Amino acid sequence: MSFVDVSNVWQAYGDRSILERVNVTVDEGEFISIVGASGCGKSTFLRMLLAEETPKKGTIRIDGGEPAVEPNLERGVVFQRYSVFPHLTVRENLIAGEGFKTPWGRLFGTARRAAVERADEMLERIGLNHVAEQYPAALSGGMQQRLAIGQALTAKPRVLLLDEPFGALDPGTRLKMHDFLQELRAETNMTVFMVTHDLEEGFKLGDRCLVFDKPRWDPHDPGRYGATITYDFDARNNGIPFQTTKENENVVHTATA
Ligand SMILES: Nc1ncnc2c1ncn2[C@@H]1O[C@H](COP(=O)(O)OP(=O)(O)OP(=O)(O)O)[C@@H](O)[C@H]1O
Repeated sequence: MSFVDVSNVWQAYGDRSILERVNVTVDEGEFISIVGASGCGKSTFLRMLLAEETPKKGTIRIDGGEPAVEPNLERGVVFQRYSVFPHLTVRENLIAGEGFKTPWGRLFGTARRAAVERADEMLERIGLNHVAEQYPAALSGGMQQRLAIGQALTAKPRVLLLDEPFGALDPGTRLKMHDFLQELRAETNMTVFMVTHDLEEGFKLGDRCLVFDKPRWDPHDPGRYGATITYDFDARNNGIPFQTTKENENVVHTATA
């Protein structure tokens, strides 16, 4: 059985269809890149994987379990804009990530000491130990984003969701972040879903690259149909062989179909 199983998922806001007939299965440890036109529902798909939203139809199962109904720490998330706490130091940001596991949101005594130790290991890992006592505002964009990834990883999530994580970074820092993410992957068996607008990045980092698009389009009512996965590229071998399963299933070539 697949680790992530998305079965016939539909999502709509009011009478606007956003996603329709989304089907995909993912093995544990796979890195899935997601690309598609702006507004086609990529972040909505991530929010459903995070269980922040429930699909209108269909099911999403992770590790064969019940349909995800609540966000939990098995799923870490990093957004394009740094999602760290500005009023906490770099080290406290990592410790706070662990505090969410407790009902009161804080750690005390032995638990806190252990969390500090783990935070320091993570700081070493993400190369931020020299700025542990500083506040995020004092860090560069790349450093803040490494902190955000470190924070998402402290809870050791089995699924990491990245929503354009490197979109706000300059090209050099972006390349360093690619190396960093690839190192992290080599060390863990995390399953990663990453939304990106950069196809090259999607193919470079992903094992597969999913394309979201609207195969059906009504020019008189743009909200009538939702997007779905129109291509599922195997990206492991530099994208060759190219497209696989979805082409015949979902690509509809006429405007009225
Ligand atoms: N909570 C909501 N209520 C109503 N409409 C929403 C909501 N969330 C998203 N939308 C709309 O759904 C559509 C899909 O949004 P989404 O953010 O998932 O697209 P996206 O593919 O991630 O876009 P981008 O690439 O620009 O980030 C957009 O038109 C957006 O305005």
